[in-house]
Amino acid sequence: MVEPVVRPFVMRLLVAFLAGLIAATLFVALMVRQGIAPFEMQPPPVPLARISLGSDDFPALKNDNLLRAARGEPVDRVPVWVMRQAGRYLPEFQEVRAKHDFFTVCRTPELACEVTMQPLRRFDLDASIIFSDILVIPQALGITVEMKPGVGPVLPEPLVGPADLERLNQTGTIERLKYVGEAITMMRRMLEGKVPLFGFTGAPWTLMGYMIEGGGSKTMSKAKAWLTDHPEASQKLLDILTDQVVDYLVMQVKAGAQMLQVFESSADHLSKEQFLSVSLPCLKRIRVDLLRKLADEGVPAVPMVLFAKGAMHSLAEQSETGYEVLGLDWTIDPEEARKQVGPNVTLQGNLDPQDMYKSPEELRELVLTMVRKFGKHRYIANLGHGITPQTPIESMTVLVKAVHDAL
Ligand SMILES: Cc1c2[nH]c(c1CCC(=O)O)Cc1[nH]c(c(CCC(=O)O)c1C)Cc1[nH]c(c(CCC(=O)O)c1C)Cc1[nH]c(c(C)c1CCC(=O)O)C2
Repeated sequence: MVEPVVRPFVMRLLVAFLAGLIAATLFVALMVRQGIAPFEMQPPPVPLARISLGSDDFPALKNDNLLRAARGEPVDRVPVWVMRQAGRYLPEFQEVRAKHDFFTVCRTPELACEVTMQPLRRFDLDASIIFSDILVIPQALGITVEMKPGVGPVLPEPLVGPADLERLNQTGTIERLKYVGEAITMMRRMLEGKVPLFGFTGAPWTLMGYMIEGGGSKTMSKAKAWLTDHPEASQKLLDILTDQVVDYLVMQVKAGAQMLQVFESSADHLSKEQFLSVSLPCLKRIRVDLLRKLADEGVPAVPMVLFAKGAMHSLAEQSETGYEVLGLDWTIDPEEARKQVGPNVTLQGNLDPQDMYKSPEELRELVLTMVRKFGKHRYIANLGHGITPQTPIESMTVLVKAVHDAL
């Protein structure tokens, strides 16, 4: 029991406390209404790994024809996108490039998102692809890569012999590529669910080629010499690159990539036998290890495209790798490709980029014929390789409309 003398004092203390509490509550409420945070009200920053775990964190997808085509589900219309759809054929891209170096654009999420968005403002495309380059992986491994105007990528200190593998800095690579994840996450918000967003990577053999040749090469003679002269070092390099590619793709999916494309753009330099023994095992492992790692982390998998340019000789083998979609170059007829892969894979492609220089009428006819040959089921329209810099912009409009009109 409280003594009668101290009772008024306790009462006064209680009243004062309650009054203070009410005043503080009113003060905080007033500040919140004014938009002023009276104390740190922001939730702690969400680690990148958690950002996209629930796709509900991002705006809902309005056009999912690309994803449905990849999964073999019915589509409203044949989805179409174009490899290198953000690029030099667009004056607004040239404008950004006039002010910023190529890798600065890649490394600055605002700039990467701006150029990713550019083709979507002009054309009724069914997909976007994050602006970056396949050579960011060699760069993150410590190999200098420069983008020389009119020349293309230059690696001034290529790998010369097996001892140079020591130069590869394999720790912290994905941390150094975090800017790609940041661009992907920013882009998912910017897209507002308009179309799905592709992430991508170069495949190990293609990356190995650039790292040994020191840039693009007509013959790949040095990289091919490695395969015969240094078989063990070649395999070690391919293994290192495969591991990095897997972790890089895991990071991209976590950041919000809804589909992935693996570019084996230099498969055309390999014989069929070499493609099957050098390239394909890496491509298979990328798929298997990626799915396992995503499952381990409770992250839903996304559909994947395998684009092995110049490896149309091995479509049957490619169709057994588990990739939902196979990208075709223009050297194969759509009906022939379908015959070789069977009904359970989606095909993507395959207009000759050179056809984009034809008259609008001729181009439209070519596209209509192509799309009708592929059919509406399990098909994604695209070129058979990247769009070239001099392509008339109008050809893109004609291409996209013809795809959507065809069926
Ligand atoms: C082999 C390859 C590279 N990069 C890429 C590949 C695989 C695809 C293919 O086979 O075409 C992939 C790539 N490169 C680029 C993208 C952007 C996304 C897109 O819109 O498709 C993608 C998907 C931007 C780029 N990458 C590059 C440019 C143009 C360079 C510039 O802006 O100065 C763009 C828009 C430079 C690049 N980067 C590379 C080369 C050979 C070149 C020079 C050739 C060229 O200029 O087109 C390496």
